[in-house]
Amino acid sequence: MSNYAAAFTGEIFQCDTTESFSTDVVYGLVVSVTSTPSSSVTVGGLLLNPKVGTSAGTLISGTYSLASLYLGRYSSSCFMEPTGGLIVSSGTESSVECDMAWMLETPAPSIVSRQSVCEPLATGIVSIDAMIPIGRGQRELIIGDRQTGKTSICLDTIVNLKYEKVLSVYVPVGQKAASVLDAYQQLVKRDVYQALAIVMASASTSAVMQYLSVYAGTALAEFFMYNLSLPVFIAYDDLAKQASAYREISLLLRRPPGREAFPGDIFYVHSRLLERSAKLNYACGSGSITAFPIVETLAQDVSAFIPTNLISITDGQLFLSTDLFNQGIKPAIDVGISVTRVGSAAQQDQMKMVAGRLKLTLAQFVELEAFSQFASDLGEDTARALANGRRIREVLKQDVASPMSIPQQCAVLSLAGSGVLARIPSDSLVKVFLGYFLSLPSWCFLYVSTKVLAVALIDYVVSK
Ligand SMILES: Nc1ncnc2c1ncn2[C@@H]1O[C@H](COP(=O)(O)OP(=O)(O)OP(=O)(O)O)[C@@H](O)[C@H]1O
Repeated sequence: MSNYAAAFTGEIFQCDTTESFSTDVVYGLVVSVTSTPSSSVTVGGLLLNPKVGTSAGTLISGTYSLASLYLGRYSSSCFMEPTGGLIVSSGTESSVECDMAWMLETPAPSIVSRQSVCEPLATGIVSIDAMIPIGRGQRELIIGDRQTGKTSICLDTIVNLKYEKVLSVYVPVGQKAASVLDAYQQLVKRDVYQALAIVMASASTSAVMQYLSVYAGTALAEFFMYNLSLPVFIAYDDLAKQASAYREISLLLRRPPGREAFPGDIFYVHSRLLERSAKLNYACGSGSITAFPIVETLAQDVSAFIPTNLISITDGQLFLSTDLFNQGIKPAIDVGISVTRVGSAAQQDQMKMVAGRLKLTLAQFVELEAFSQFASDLGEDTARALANGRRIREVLKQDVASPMSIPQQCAVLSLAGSGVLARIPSDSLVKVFLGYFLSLPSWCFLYVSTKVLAVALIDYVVSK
């Protein structure tokens, strides 16, 4: 665009349509303003609703307003487009009352308005809550190849957060609309829709929508964090697709390509997004945004450009391994290379007591198991350590849609640590025992100790 000298980055402009019958207005977003030595200004813009036609020579006018979403309390349970249009709303039309316009791009909270991560965010997944705990306000990357259970971890966390009174925002980027709808229906069936907002830019939408959707999702999360002081959880599924959409836009804007043809500012695109997740201090309302950005790798290559960028921006990563997934160890979290840099400060004391040595025990077991493949006869101690490790691994296996509360997790892990599970003769019976154990009503534990109950249940399972 030329002769549009007053433009500023992030401004919304509008242009005339070429279709005489159309009453729609075409809106766009200014993304670059460059001036040449001859003092002419060239403006780069992205059309937000390109289905309505425009052509060369179209008259453009600035609106002097920044890209914003109109949000209200209704937004806590809506299924919307990045531009704010509702796809599905759980309320009636009269309940859609907008409180304020919230800018898509806002500065991240300053250091003064933050506090360090101090409250735990329970995912309901034992291996995460015990060994890689997450705190409210943390950014934890979920990284792994395709079909390794990345989305399932986010959806299970969203289900568990319903019990923790945390609002969830799910931002699927560049996925099939049918799979997003499927995930939405699963969540609705599990009664989560009242505290869940979805901002969807499916694979059939333009690269512009896919690029902007993550900012729209964050704006929605910020609206609740700042205005209602709520803890919010946001999952970006996935940022590699958003980066590809941004690459497409940048190449069309003739920006110089860098490594893997991504533009030079791709790190800034992700860092300014993830810096908006924070734990606010008491004076600012104590709200928080916890982010789970997902990134897909190719052949477990974590040294690719986008994964390395995201690893360095986030406060830890959950690495999902294809090998573990294929061996039936689900969730396939590779505990050896998964880390949390801040969450352990927020882990519950009772969990610290039962899971303190779990990561080390599991790492020693994996090493021992690898070496024992070559040994013909094993010593008694080694055989016992191997059997114990196998049982712990069984305990850590968890199906989708079966979140466990923190007291349940502590009870199960204390049993695994105390050696009670050694009474179970085969590994396959561990799951059967756990099924019975977790279905016991909580009042049972008031009268009988956990260990006595477990021993009685094991005898029952073995006798069956
Ligand atoms: N803990 C689990 N137990 C059993 N099945 C699981 C578990 N986690 C994931 N799955 C199954 O694995 C399959 C892939 O899961 P999911 O879609 O979450 O993976 P993904 O990595 O997000 O995939 P994509 O690369 O397509 O985004 C699904 O069929 C899901 O039901």
